[in-house]
Amino acid sequence: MNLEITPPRALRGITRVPGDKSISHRAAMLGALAEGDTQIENFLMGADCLATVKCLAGMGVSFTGPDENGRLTVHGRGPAGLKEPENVLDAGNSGTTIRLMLGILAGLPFFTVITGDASLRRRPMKRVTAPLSRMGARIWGRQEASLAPLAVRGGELQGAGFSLPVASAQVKSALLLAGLSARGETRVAEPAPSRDHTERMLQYFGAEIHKEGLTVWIRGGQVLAGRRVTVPGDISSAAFLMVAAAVVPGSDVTIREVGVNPTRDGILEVLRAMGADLEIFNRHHLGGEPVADIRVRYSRLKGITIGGELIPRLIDEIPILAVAGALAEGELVVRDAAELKVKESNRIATVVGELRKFGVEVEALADGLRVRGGRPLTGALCESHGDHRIAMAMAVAGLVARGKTVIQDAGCVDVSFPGFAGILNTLRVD
Ligand SMILES: O=C(O)C1=C[C@@H](OP(=O)(O)O)[C@@H](O)[C@H](O)C1
Ligand SMILES: C=C(OP(=O)(O)O)C(=O)O
Repeated sequence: MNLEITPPRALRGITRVPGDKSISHRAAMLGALAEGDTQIENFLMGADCLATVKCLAGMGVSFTGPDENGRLTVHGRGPAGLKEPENVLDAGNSGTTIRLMLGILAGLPFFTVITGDASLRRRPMKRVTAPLSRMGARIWGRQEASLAPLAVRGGELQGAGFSLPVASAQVKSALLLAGLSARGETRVAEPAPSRDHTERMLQYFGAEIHKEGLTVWIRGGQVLAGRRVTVPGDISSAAFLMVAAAVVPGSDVTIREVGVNPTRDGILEVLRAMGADLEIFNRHHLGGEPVADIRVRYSRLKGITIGGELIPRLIDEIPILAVAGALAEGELVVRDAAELKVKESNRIATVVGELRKFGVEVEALADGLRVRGGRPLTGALCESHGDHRIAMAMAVAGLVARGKTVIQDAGCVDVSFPGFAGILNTLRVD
């Protein structure tokens, strides 16, 4: 599927974005491990979260839905309700699915094989398989369990302490989920704060979980109780609309009920620092997570330098931030973001390659990129590289490029933001 974009006169209106991907995955997984029903509202009907549901269903978990409104009920029967799957589990394109599922599978007394698409089969898994093996799981895969397909023989785990070399919520979450079924305590220390949705949701489902500074720990054997969860709008999806409104002259867009968890809101901080006209209001909580409405109006942006602890708080927003940088005065420099190389595509290489097609001056750095802004963009023929965030970032660049932009192989947008093109169309003023 190709996505064709021409520049509008402006973007205006009030909208919502689909449910948060990270929170949707966790709601389905914790719902499956809990006793009793978990009713989820606004579950993300994106391919990644549907892959999580399918993996759980493959282990005998029963669901009602999801219906077209994103209502999904998980009929949890505790960890013992999960059975050995008869077939290979398929995590599709989703790093979150495979890594968090590995944490669950490590503590379950049966044999499973889990795999994913060509992109996922290239992504590093040693970061979860090594610590899970240390807790007692047996895991096999190519290059010493570095690459999927992975075979897991789970069972009795022993809690352990880990100091993570990279700030990764997927690794932290896999270890906490394994820790939930392990003997004793499991401790995870991170080098910088990564998203804390797992910790919040474990607590919301009744588990005791402790946190001090950058260390979080959990005692094994705790029982989760099914709950009602309303998933906030995904700030990572909202980011595309926020940048679009900030760079298309005359725009004024409001996005309702977006998750603004402080471990995810780096994009707001950076857009503000770049001079964006942002208003954040109507703050409240949904199922243990903070949400707010976000209004963005067009303004002139300027480039800045970002790095350090901010990076994990906006890691998935770097492709769209690079687009904002291309339209800002001066230079946008991103450092400390080598993790971008192991996402759905090598996002340093794909952002640089695709932005150059618009005539943008951009350079890859070992751990980030440098974008020189201020030059007019020319419409381009882009490739998604099978990466949803690249497809959407380049679509936003197309909104301000002279002429027509085509994003080839844009079906991957459905991984995280089904309805993206439709929402852009409803906001267009021509
Ligand atoms: O835990 C999660 O839901 C996620 C964590 C991040 O990955 P890492 O843990 O690899 O940094 C992020 O890039 C991904 O989109 C979702
Ligand atoms: C990196 C991402 O997701 P995942 O790791 O779950 O594939 C993303 O959504 O940008």
